[in-house]
Amino acid sequence: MMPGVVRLIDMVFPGDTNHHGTLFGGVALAHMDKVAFLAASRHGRAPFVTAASDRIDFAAPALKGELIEATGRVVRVGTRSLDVEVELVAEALLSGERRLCTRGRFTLVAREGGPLPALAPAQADPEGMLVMADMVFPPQTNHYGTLFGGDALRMLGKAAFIASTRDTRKVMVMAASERIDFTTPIREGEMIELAARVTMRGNRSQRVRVELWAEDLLSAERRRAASAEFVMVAT
Ligand SMILES: CC(=O)SCCNC(=O)CCNC(=O)[C@H](O)C(C)(C)COP(=O)(O)OP(=O)(O)OC[C@H]1O[C@@H](n2cnc3c(N)ncnc32)[C@H](O)[C@@H]1OP(=O)(O)O
Repeated sequence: MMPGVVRLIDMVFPGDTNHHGTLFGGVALAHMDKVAFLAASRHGRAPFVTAASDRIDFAAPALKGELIEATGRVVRVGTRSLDVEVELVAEALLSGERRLCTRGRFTLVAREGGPLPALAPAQADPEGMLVMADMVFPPQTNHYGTLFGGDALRMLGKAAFIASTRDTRKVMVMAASERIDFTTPIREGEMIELAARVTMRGNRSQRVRVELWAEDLLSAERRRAASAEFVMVAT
């Protein structure tokens, strides 16, 4: 993934919609703020807080059952503050049609630490791989303060579903979950990266391998936390 650029991908499930069946604006803003925080932290490796956001126009809705992709890109670096440009795009899963729903610019400030590093050049994502970022908030943790296994499974399954549906543009359902290994716990406040790749294409079925990576946002230490393989079938 490009330095300073983070991509958060999620499905618009009913729990995130309003009574119109479209993504609730507050959820969209939360995704945008989260991706801005992750992009800032990856760039500055400092404890950031959101200081401000510019005007945000909601140009188009994201519908229930669509995928949303929030991309955060660091566009200005000051001494302790930086700006992240965030775009939120909706994608219809079967047609692949994409539409820009909203964009915004967020200013984040490092609460401590020296001058922030200068803007870095961009690099492309790995070919044929779906990479989705997220982070661990307190409601997803267990009593040890680490990511609850059930939430990890939900994320792994969602990544497999999105990778497979994007690959086929068909209605895919999960037919089986093969062996899943959890190798290290993921602590509250850590960044998560899900990397999904279609490894086998059958007639109507596919196998999708998903890796779950954890990253300490201050030290940049990364470790593979889980890996899984799913069988997805076109209905
Ligand atoms: C309701 C909520 O709380 S939402 C939750 C998320 N956000 C938060 O909790 C943040 C609450 N706000 C704060 O804690 C403070 O206002 C802070 C940390 C953002 C800034 O406070 P200070 O540390 O005193 O900032 P200070 O005036 O020294 O400025 C430091 C840098 O931030 C920038 N900055 C501070 N506030 C803002 C702002 N509102 N908009 C744009 N830039 C800002 C300054 O321009 C300066 O930039 P530079 O170092 O690149 O030149």
